[in-house]
Amino acid sequence: MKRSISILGATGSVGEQTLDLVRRNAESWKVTALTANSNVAELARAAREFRADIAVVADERYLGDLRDALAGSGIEAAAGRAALCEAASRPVDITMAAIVGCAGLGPVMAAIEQGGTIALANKEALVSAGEVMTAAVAKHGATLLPVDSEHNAIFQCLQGGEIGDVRSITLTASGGPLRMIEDLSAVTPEQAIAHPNWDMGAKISVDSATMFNKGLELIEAHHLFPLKLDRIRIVVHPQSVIHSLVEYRDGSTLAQLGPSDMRVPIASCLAWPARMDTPMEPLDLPAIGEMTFFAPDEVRFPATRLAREAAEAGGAAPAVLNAANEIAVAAFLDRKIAFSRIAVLVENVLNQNDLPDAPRTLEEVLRVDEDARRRATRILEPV
Ligand SMILES: NC(=O)C1=CN([C@@H]2O[C@H](COP(=O)(O)OP(=O)(O)OC[C@H]3O[C@@H](n4cnc5c(N)ncnc54)[C@H](OP(=O)(O)O)[C@@H]3O)[C@@H](O)[C@H]2O)C=CC1
Ligand SMILES: CC(=O)[C@@H](O)[C@H](O)COP(=O)(O)O
Ligand SMILES: [Mn+2]
Repeated sequence: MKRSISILGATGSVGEQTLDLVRRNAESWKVTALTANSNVAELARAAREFRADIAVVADERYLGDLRDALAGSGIEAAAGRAALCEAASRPVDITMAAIVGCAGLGPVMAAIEQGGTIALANKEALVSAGEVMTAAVAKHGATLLPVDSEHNAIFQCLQGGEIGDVRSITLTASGGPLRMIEDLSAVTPEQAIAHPNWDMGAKISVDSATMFNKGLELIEAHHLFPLKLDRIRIVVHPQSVIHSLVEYRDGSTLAQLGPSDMRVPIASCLAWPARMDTPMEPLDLPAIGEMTFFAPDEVRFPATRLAREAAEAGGAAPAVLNAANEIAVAAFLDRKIAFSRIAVLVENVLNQNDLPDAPRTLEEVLRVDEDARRRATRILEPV
């Protein structure tokens, strides 16, 4: 029998790699909803190819274009945040949550509320909503499968083990494209998005360069795996062959290895708890030759320190960190601020002494997110 899937963020890097796997096993899948922000051409093309029930653009200005692009196909066209959440709430066997940023939070929560399986790539949603999201998962009997390569690696290494037997988990970090660059103030967007190992969207690529990606992943891991923060470590591993490690109390450390290709963790989620074929070549260890490991440099790249502090503070701090980072990354990509100002801006917002209280509902998380965006924008564009 076919399994049904909705892909939120279908036109992005994770979304397209998910569709690639669906295409290779087309007879096994029924596509329900596909969504994008504004990329109508790619969304309509995919919706027609996969005979989706509905295609949604978040940006309402593109509804007319989407209707035109889908004319005669019988595929429903819709636009706006409410439509995105309505599409995400349609019951499916699995939802791929691959929107970038906190913009994906509402749709992810809508998918959780239908109680199915959510393959979560959208780490910003979990970082911002934290306990609000994990409580909703428990309440609605949903299953959250980690797509992020490190968390997927840890999830795989935990299969058959007991979390109570885990001494620590270690997230590997490539260190990004700027690890060896001396003057971080002069870095261009082109340099920052040129990730050495992974082909990803612009926002996460900048996050890898600042190490905010690893900071967000630290908070993500804290919510996905019930371990104290001091049991979650980060090690720089420039080859990105080992995707993360779990150390058990008997001294055994399990690691998951694989090519730097997101289709591996995506396939692991799509087939879970079984396995499926992917077009990956076997790992060629002699060709890889060497694997190296370094401690993170938190003086040059303060993001992991800031994330750890925000996670320790709890409350609104992780959502504030995420929102300020989203504003800073967008400003950097727009060439409005220097690369080295990203972390400074995030720290400035986090250090404001009148931050909102801990959010307890989705609406409160969204208010904290908006408030932090305003604070960050005010620092960038003082009136
Ligand atoms: N790329 C990767 O390898 C990995 C990504 N992740 C995480 O997965 C998520 C997606 O990353 P990635 O695929 O690289 O991102 P991309 O930028 O490539 O794609 C983002 C997707 O989200 C859509 N989108 C953007 N803004 C909005 C919005 N405001 N409302 C609704 N939809 C929106 C885009 O639509 P449109 O095309 O119309 O703009 C696109 O479909 C991120 O959270 C990232 O951190 C995690 C691990 C690895
Ligand atoms: C593929 C993936 O999961 C990314 O999050 C990747 O890990 C980014 O690489 P960094 O280790 O450089 O942040
Ligand atoms: Mn990752």
